[in-house]
Amino acid sequence: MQTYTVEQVAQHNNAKDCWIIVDGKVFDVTKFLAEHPGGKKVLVKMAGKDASKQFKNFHNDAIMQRVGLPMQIGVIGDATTTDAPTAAPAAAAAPAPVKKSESTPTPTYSISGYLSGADSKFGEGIPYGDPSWYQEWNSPYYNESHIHLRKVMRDFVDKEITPYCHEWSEAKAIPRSVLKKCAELGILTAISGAATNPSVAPLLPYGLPAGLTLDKFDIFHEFICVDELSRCGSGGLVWAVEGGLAIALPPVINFGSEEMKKTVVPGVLSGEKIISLAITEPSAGSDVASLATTAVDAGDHFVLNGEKKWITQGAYADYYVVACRTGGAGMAGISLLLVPRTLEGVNARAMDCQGMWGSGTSFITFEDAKVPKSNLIGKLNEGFKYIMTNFNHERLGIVMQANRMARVCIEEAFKHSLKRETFGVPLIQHPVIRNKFGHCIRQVEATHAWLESILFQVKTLPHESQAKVLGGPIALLKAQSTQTFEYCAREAAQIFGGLAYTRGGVAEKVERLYREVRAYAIPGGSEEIMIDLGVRQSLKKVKL
Ligand code: HEM
Repeated sequence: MQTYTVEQVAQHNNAKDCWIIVDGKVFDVTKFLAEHPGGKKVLVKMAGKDASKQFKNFHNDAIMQRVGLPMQIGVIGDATTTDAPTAAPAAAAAPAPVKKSESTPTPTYSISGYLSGADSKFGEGIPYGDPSWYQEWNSPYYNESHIHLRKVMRDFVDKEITPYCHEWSEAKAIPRSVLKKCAELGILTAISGAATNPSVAPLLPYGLPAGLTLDKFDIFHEFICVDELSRCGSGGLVWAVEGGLAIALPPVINFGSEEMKKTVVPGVLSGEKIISLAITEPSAGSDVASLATTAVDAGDHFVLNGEKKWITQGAYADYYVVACRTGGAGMAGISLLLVPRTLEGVNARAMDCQGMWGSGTSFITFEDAKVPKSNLIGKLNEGFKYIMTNFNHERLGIVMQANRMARVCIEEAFKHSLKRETFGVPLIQHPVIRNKFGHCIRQVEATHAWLESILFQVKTLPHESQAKVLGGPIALLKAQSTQTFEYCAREAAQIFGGLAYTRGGVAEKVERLYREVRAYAIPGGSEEIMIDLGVRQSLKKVKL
């Protein structure tokens, strides 16, 4: 890229010929002046000058990448390299697909005393903006493969996802190409439960991310994928990638017939098809056992009737995993059916929601839909058990997302509080602001530590005993994480002030996350139910 001196840039100092410098990069903004949402004058005032500080005051990194970099014409001084302009999402270069058979060799990383040396500092260095093991802390949970994975994930999300989240969210549509890129990188395999079930290994269209092999994969790799994806600060994006997949595919993988797996698994893990879990009804949410959708035995098929509400990705899914009543009242009469969207009598419409835009939240109706008997998942009337098995994994996913989103609130607000000045000093110099951060940080770090401890149990305890031992703590942790998220979203929004009251701009992520809190606090078991369940489960071990 062309190199300029500060003096050369200084000559382009008026509205007809306007260059500015931001972080050593030179931009010709002449044609952009009339379009600049912040106005022409502010830019002309900085014509020919270094506007790094002013730029950072009003914009986020995504604006630089999406709007700024295409106007870059050079760099200052002897700098010879810079970030190349990123093309629009549709044309952006896709990551090289992870072929199933050949895994990329994992680079060797120096780990002495777990994490040290060149890899011991990772991320932007904003205090508590990343988990402590990203920043010099020792940890017993991670090895070289995790370190490599977090870098692969961060590079991907920073380049292909975060800069476009605002645009996609406002359009309430996430391009299908995003899902395909995630599939090719191996993310869908990593977060769907498919990597830990050997029965579907021959059906996987792509390998795992970062050169991971199935035998080396553990729940902490899954955690890193979900955590790094969630750093984009858009629950809508995360759920458009995995909101259906991570909860609807496990019943198929774990209890479906071989034929069913062959039909469903390759399509959804390659991002070609979308699968969605349909449990909740207009009048049955956390109280799953009282659901009213019925599937009546009619010989070689079931006749399905009922309504499902708030179904993630349902608006555009190809398959639904539907919980329905095939037996008597209560939990013993529930089955799971795989229902193709194309079946006559199946209709879905998008719902208008507070947040999670683009994730296809839907209302679905089944009206005399004839579902072949071969679409029964597992055994008749065993559906409640399958749902419960799934719930712990689902809740852990929610915790991973909610806690990273709480962390994003800290990271974004912290960055802002270092720059924004009030009463002559940066915000962070005010004790009242530091107090807010302290309370956010202690909750996020505590949640993270408990999550890691539970994930270690998932990794090491016998599978059969996990539901009994971990169901209660996972329920409590879910409530802990969503209350933490709610707290941090509120405090970050307060720190940003008016900036977080309007959509877009420096507080873009915080404003959006503030509207997405309820989507975490309610589904997968509301906070009220989770807290009670956690205590009730613990009572089973006590003689009263
Ligand atoms: C490469 C250079 C620049 C680009 C690409 C750019 C782009 C943008 C964009 C896209 C927005 C809309 C943000 C949103 O609402 O989401 C914006 C707003 C704004 N920009 Fe810039 N800008 C640049 C340089 C500057 C500079 C140097 C200044 C100040 C000296 C400035 C001041 C502002 C202000 C005050 C706003 C309104 C912020 C608000 O709504 O709170 N911009 N800019």
